[in-house]
Amino acid sequence: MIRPEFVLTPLEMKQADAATIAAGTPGIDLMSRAGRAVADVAERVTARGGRILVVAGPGNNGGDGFVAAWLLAERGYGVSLGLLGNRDRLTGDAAKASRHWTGDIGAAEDLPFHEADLIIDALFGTGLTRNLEGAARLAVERMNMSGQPILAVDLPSGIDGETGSVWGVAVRAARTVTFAARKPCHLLMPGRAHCGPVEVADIGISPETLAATGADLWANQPALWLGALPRPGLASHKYNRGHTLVASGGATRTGAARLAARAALRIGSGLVTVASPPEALGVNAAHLTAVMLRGCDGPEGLHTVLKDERFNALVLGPALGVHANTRAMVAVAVQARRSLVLDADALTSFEGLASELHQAFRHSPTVLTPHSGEFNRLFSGHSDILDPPSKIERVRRAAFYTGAVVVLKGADTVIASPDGRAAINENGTPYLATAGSGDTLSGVIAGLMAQGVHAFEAASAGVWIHAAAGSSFGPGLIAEDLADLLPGTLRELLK
Ligand SMILES: NC(=O)C1=CN([C@@H]2O[C@H](COP(=O)(O)OP(=O)(O)OC[C@H]3O[C@@H](n4cnc5c(N)ncnc54)[C@H](OP(=O)(O)O)[C@@H]3O)[C@@H](O)[C@H]2O)[C@@H](O)CC1
Ligand SMILES: Nc1ncnc2c1ncn2[C@@H]1O[C@H](COP(=O)(O)OP(=O)(O)O)[C@@H](O)[C@H]1O
Ligand SMILES: [K+]
Repeated sequence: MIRPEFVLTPLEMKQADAATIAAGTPGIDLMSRAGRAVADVAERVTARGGRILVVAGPGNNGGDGFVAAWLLAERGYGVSLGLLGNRDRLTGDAAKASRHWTGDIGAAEDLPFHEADLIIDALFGTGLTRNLEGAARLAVERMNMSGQPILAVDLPSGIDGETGSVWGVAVRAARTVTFAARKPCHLLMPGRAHCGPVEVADIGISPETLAATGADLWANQPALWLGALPRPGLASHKYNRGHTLVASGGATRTGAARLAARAALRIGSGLVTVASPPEALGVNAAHLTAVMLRGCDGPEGLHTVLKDERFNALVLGPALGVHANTRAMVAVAVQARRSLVLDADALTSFEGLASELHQAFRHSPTVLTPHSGEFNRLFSGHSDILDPPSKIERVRRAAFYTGAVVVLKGADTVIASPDGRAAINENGTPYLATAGSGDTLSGVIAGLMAQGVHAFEAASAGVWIHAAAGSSFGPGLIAEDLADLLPGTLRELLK
């Protein structure tokens, strides 16, 4: 069985380093293995005898660079090394590592970058905590301007390891080699766009040591939720595969609900019904076949419909309208204690009123699926939720606050649960940025919950499956395609 992939914050990585050192592996051994891993990647991508420039910083990231420089020179490459700052100021393992290097040491910013076959960026790693200025900034700008391929050590210098944001300026790497586990910056934007392909090198820190840090962040991959996906058995019938209800907007706003409904059916919900206002019944009826239709007039109508206990999962929001009626429908749904997905207008209707949602969802499985605009509107005025620099922290706080699983959509969708677990998604495609794509996602998640999948697993699996379906199509994708791409994606996953 494949283990889910932990993503470690710089602080957790430091704890794992320290625990490994305390258990008997000297820090310099970890640094030597890290430097060797960098040299191995450099060797793989550079012809023997090529020119390699190593840009070393004043901390342990620079120490890794010294090890790599020395090994690559031994292996027959033409290596030059430039250091930011003074050699005498190196301390600890970095000072030890630098003693192996017997060649010249230039100034980091003055290396002849244009002549390089490969630049190794060992300026800053996880220890960067402020803007790049002066020689550090110049070195990064000159590396980028050279146009030569850059191999980043641990992470591209200038990127914040925890948040993926840029400290003024950052290296644009062709590839990155990191150690023991990926850090958030490798998956979160804009950091991810600076990394190129990321390789994780084993430097002798065990999976148990990584887990012992208490890390509760993962890359969103099937290993995280595959075991929770429903697989109908011989005795299954449509009534025990769940019944999803999707609320439709008025007569000119019905498409979004149908997109969600079709996706819920495709993901395996045994039955799916669109709950339509009376004036939209005709237009909905003209477009629905396997999905059923039922009249439902506002909050009172929803209350009546939900007397039927078989509706066990509900989507509210897509094109439902931004008004008090939508808030009242959310209240009815919460009271009915069904699995619930709130998207789009169901979130925007609470703009400035997030306090009404404080702990509102703690009694029944609920998933909120805002994009960043909806998220910021919903929590406007809640600086404790909107201000943390880490997207993961923002989503976790929203989940703690509401008691719901929160999916903050985008190129780097983050899913967080009120129990603290979080995952970052990375298999999407910009072609998913198309009208109605989010409506489809809400249907996928609700359809999984209708089949009994817990909220965090349903949200994480839904996000991945939706992204995989979109990626399998690529250019020209429209939201109508997405539901019909689900079977192929599921077939691959469940085989
Ligand atoms: N721990 C381990 O066992 C292992 C760790 N490993 C490696 O260690 C890396 C982390 O090392 P690290 O913690 O020393 O931090 P690092 O990223 O080198 O930078 C800190 C230095 O930069 C300086 N500095 C900061 N900001 C600055 C600025 N804007 N402008 C100028 N200077 C600035 C800062 O100085 P100060 O803030 O004190 O002035 C300090 O000197 C990690 O990414 C991995 O590569 C591997 O070897 C495996 C084993
Ligand atoms: N650049 C991107 N890369 C990957 N996925 C993206 C990107 N941009 C948007 N998406 C995905 O597309 C979907 C868009 O949802 P949303 O903004 O709600 O659209 P709509 O409201 O039109 O349905 C989300 O699942 C989001 O994660
Ligand atoms: K680096």
